[in-house]
Amino acid sequence: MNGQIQVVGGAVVDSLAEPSMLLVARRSAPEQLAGLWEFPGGKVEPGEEPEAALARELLEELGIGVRLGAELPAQVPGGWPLNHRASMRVWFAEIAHGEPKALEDHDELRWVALEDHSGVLGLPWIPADFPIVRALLGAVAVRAAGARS
Ligand SMILES: Nc1nc2c([nH]c(=O)n2[C@H]2C[C@H](O)[C@@H](COP(=O)(O)OP(=O)(O)OP(=O)(O)O)O2)c(=O)[nH]1
Repeated sequence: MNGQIQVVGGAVVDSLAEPSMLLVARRSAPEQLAGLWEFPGGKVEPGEEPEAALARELLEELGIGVRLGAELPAQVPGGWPLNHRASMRVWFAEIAHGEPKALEDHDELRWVALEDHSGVLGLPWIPADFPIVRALLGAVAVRAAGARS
């Protein structure tokens, strides 16, 4: 991790096998991020595995248990750079139990259609998330095209 803060995020979809909807979350704090959309998740704690940290964060923030799917590969091993101090690894996930609610850190949750690229990219995401969102939409589109052929 090279002293970097490791953040993990969930690309929570309606179905890992056939993803068509993505659950996005609007931050309520801190002030400079409030109102911006993100992948629910948070920081990995010392000694914690990233996948376990993601499951913990999604339970704390949304009240859901998840099944994790593939990681959305980033160009560098530590994950997608967020700023000079932090990187984020992102995994696909589907809900195994619970109904998502904005319990902590968010004031709104929304399911967005993954085929509506302009709608998804039109949300005011945390700026560092845009390359991740674009890669996610691309990965889902490639997969859907593969399933059709
Ligand atoms: N969860 C999440 N954090 C993101 C995203 N994009 C992005 O730049 N970040 C930044 C915001 C924060 O500076 C940091 C994650 O911190 P956090 O506040 O969610 O972490 P946490 O839940 O563990 O909270 P805390 O222990 O610091 O209170 O990463 C994203 O898509 N999801």
